[in-house]
Amino acid sequence: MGYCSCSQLLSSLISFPKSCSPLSTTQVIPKGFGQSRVSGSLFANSRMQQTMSFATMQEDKGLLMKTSDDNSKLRIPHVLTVAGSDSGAGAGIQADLKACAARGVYCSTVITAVTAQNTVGVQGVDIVPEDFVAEQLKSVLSDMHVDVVKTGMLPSVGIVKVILQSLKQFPVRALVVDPVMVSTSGDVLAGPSILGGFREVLLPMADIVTPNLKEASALLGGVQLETVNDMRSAAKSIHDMGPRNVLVKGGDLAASLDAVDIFFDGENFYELRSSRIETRNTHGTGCTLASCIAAELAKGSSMLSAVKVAKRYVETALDYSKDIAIGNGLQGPFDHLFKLKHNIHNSWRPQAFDPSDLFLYAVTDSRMNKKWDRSITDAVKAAIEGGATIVQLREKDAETRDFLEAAKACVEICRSHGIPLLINDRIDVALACDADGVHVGQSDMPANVARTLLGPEKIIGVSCKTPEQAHQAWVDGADYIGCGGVYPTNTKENNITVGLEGLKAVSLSSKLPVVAIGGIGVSNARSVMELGVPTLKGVAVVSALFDRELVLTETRKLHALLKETPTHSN
Ligand SMILES: Cc1ncc(COP(=O)(O)OP(=O)(O)O)c(N)n1
Ligand SMILES: Cc1nc(C(=O)O)sc1CCOP(=O)(O)O
Ligand SMILES: [Mg+2]
Repeated sequence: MGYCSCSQLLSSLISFPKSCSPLSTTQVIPKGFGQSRVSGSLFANSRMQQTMSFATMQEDKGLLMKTSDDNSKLRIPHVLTVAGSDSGAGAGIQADLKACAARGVYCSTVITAVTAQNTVGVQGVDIVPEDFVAEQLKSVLSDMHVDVVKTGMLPSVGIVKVILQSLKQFPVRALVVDPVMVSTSGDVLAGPSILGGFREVLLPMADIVTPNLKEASALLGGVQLETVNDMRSAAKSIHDMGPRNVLVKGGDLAASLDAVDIFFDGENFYELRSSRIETRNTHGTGCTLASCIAAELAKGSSMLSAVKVAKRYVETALDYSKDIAIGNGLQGPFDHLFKLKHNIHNSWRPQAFDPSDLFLYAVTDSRMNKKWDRSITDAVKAAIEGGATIVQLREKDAETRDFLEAAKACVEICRSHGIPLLINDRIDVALACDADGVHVGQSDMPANVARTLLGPEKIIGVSCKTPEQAHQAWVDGADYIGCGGVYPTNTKENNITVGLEGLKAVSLSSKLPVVAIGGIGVSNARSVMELGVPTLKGVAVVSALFDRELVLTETRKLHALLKETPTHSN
């Protein structure tokens, strides 16, 4: 390839003026996005020392940022992908560009190899010389403010070293490593010699590494990975190589009905499940997932939240594209930009909502907080620490202004933990504090109106006591339903009890995931979950968590009990 001569030509044309320094300070224009930043990576820390304070970054509230060099200029979150080109455009650089575009993030590209590739396989690979990879990196990083670097196909250890040097010179906020080795068609994209480069150079710098089963096995010297437990051990061993977070992707796990991934942050394991989509169009899912994680990090998400959103995005894109036909080979590409072609409609609405979040749903209560003399924020922190997977603020007696202030603080807390926060009844408060969504009852704002007000990306839950109401909630564009009261409760006056039979009937009929509510606690949660209906994802609880002295302890107890209850999903 003519890269060298081309690069000589370009270097004579390009100079890097001092004013283009990538190390300019930033100032953020609040746009109500309000997500916590990735906690300081190696790069973030070194960047912090050289330039802006990382604390300032953590206070970022928006997607649109101003550079302090020129206050009239706005910039959008920026991912740089360092990867190979796929002529069929299903994977590699092309997938990364489409994924970032779909997630609303700017994407620049450094090409490490050019592949001649289609849906049948890889017909040829031409590796870009190391010095020209270095030159591309310098061009982008010295001029543009890159938030996150994502790596894909790295065909030589020399290229890995070039990336190390470039990132030392031009630190970024996070590094996402997709340790690509073999294409979906089974063709080798980076031979075993790359493993040393991954283990010794790239992983110790990475904020997250996202191996599939084969890649995880290769990184670990060829161990067999056949079960979810094997994936957990692999995540732990790979974490020991230095990355801050590990996502082992279990898409190829033979025995599993769902697509199960294991996320490990060095302390906790998270089993992330999504339904397995029956389709041949899976070429490029790994690149897309990693790019989407990078895009969400660039916007300011926490790592767990970025991973969840990315997984959901890939699942939705695969589902949308399952029947499209591009090429004659065994593994076709999918359509990243499905969002552009569809009006807002249930099935294709891009959702950040993961039904497994309904597992342990903590619903606060203003009277109980008052009774136990604790603030809403302390109640929420304790519930999250105890294992709550989603939180709803149900503050019936609070003054609007106080409620809004508390809700804003709770949004910050929940976002930093990757836990969705919903507001009960009050669409106005949900909008004002940029909560993740609302929960409405049959006499509150109708769900379809709430959807119009909140837009496609917010979560909407609806209380339903009958299959008809559950059907209407689905038609109206809700994300889940709350079904109760399963047992009598003192928390909600004049509440009709539907019992386990009512819950079962509603859950069996529902197209939406269901959370059970009403009089549920450690004494009866097991009976609820043992109904074993696939749509029934968890329990929502008020008094058993909050009408207690020790919220953390009670939440922990209930979480442990739910974990050991055999259900459809665990
Ligand atoms: C998860 C969940 N399910 C049901 C309800 C009840 O909502 P609603 O019927 O609107 O009653 P109030 O909570 O407003 O009294 C809920 N809040 N959460
Ligand atoms: C808020 C609410 N909604 C219900 C419904 O049936 O829709 S029952 C309920 C109260 C749940 O509180 P506790 O866990 O203390 O019983
Ligand atoms: Mg209500």
